[in-house]
Amino acid sequence: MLSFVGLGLYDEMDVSVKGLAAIREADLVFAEFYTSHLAGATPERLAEFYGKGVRILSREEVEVSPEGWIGEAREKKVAFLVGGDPMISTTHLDLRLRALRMGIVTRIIHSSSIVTAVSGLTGLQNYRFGRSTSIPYPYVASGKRIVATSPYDVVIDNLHRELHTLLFLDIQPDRYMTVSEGAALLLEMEEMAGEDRLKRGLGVGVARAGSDDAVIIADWLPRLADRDLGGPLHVLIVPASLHFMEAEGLVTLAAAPPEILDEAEP
Ligand SMILES: C[S@@+](CC[C@H](N)C(=O)[O-])C[C@H]1O[C@@H](n2cnc3c(N)ncnc32)[C@H](O)[C@@H]1O
Repeated sequence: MLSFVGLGLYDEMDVSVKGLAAIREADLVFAEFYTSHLAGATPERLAEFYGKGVRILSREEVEVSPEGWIGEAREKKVAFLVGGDPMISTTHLDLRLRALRMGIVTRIIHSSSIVTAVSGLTGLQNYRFGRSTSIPYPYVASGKRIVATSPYDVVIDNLHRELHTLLFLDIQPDRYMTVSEGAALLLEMEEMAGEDRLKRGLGVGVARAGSDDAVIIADWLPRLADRDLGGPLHVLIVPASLHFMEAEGLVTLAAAPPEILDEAEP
């Protein structure tokens, strides 16, 4: 049996009771922390709380050669731990399908996800979100700094449809992207496209969702690029036109500039 267990949003206490039982009864416990990770817990604290050793898998072991550890689930109870909900904004469906092809029984134990948490924390309605996307760190190729511009295209496409955009921010082994860096990169992409829509638009940053010191800030994107929301993880939202209650939510919950109330839709 292979159980995909969601760990929730912030620390070891966020796993569900069902998820904890699955971890405790597992013969082998694996985890990946490259799609998301629990910023409020160390691997040691997780292992201590679960009462189990946890082997952290590399991206390659998950995406390129997972047959070995998945194969253990033929004879043993294997738990695979993932931050947030295990199937949301990950490619772990691939693992589940591989396991099923190998004749292994699978189950998913869901958990809270950043995808739903942002609606609760910001007041932005979940049914008004369009396609989400990720902002990667720029990289250098042939001595040139390369900035991927596809996140900007997704935002603009959603704005044309009057839909909000959720932008996941890059996580790398030695750094995580902040709301400020994400906002600055979006503005840089816009400048490369010769446009100026986002320069005049609102952004909403969420830091450490699920923790007691979560920070939610809404501001004009150029100003958001200068804001410090503290420690990880961070996520960014570019809202479309706002319903009046959403605008009121952002002013009250995220200290948005009050003038957004003037343009909100009744
Ligand atoms: C690729 S998504 C994976 C989502 C995860 N499976 C889930 O259901 O929550 C991970 C991204 O979501 C954002 N994120 C995840 N947890 C967060 C948290 N607690 N607070 C703020 N942002 C978070 C970060 O931008 C991170 O890079």
